[in-house]
Amino acid sequence: MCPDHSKITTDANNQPASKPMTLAQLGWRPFFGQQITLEQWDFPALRVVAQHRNRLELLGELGPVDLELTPNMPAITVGDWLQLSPEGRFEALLERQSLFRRKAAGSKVAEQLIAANVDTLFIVMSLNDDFNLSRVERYLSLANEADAEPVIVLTKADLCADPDAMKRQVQGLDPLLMVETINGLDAAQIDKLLPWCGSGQTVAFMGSSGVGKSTLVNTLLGGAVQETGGIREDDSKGRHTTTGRSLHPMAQGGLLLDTPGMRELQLADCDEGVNATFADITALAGQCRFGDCQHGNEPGCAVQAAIDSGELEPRRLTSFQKLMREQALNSATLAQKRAKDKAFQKHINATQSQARRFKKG
Ligand SMILES: Nc1nc2c(ncn2[C@@H]2O[C@H](COP(=O)(O)OP(=O)(O)OP(=O)(O)O)[C@@H](O)[C@H]2O)c(=O)[nH]1
Ligand SMILES: [Zn+2]
Repeated sequence: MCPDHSKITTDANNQPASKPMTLAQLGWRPFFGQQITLEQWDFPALRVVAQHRNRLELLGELGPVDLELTPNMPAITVGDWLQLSPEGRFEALLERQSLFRRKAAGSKVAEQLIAANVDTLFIVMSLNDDFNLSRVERYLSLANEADAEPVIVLTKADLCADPDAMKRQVQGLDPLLMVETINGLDAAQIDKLLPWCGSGQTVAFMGSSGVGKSTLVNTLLGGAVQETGGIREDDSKGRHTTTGRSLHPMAQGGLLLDTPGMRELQLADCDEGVNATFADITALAGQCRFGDCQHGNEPGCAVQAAIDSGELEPRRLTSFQKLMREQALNSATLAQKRAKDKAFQKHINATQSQARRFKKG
């Protein structure tokens, strides 16, 4: 769902942000400041701009800092805000404003963090074969679950006879939803996305393969190279190194989060996100006669009544029920898989320690 690095073919800025930036430019908000304790008042705050296996790249007002990962640290992901002691030791992880994670019901330990403190999720869908309202609803559920603001970006407007009609269909899902149509091949049209890409804002992309995410990302980052030229460092082979989980500066001043994990993000343990996406149905369900109404043939079903009166599209109920089933099924499958992996690891550990004991005689 996120751009594939191999597809970033232009001379885009593939380096994580590394130039000193003010906290505001890095995305600092009063929400983070309010969490700082009196004892840690003076400790610098830094943002995680890249994540590697054993270390994190942080960026603060004084520039980049490398931090070794140690077992006593909590789970940290790209986009997080940390506080370090004056000696440079890890002190605190600040509560996140938004968080994308791969979840499985009942296995909090094993959950995988994908990205934190993303302000805007660009949900990209093309105006040709990929166009599908239920798919928009699936991505909206992920954005709502993560607490990121969704913006729907309908690409390939140049290949569509009536982009405005398609836009109206998406807008019909929610009158407050941000929806833009764009021809990604025309770099000037990137202007439509710039209101969300300014200084201090963090954005990420999601969408099916081939819809034009890399094209948009390249335009947003390509500009940054011209604007801020010289902030990249080439590796020994003259290539620009990429990390795979990092925040990149955009020409407009904002940060673009690039992580392959967003691509595989499935609906799992996401009932809050699905409910938020279908707030109309959730509100109606509250008026059904039975608390556990499945909105089928039950008497006194307010959802069916809304469908009968034309107030609610039947497609929307079908999509809601499908996504609810999907998220429950996925989280159960993930939980099962993790239990299996854990049992397998236990078996390996037992075998290894047995082998060691045997060697020792
Ligand atoms: N006509 C037209 N073609 C576009 C537009 N946006 C992207 N394309 C083309 O669509 C193809 C796929 O675009 P990408 O940007 O690679 O799509 P992607 O979403 O990054 O795909 P993955 O990397 O597989 O996830 C490329 O050939 C682009 O040139 C658009 O707005 N109009
Ligand atoms: Zn009902």
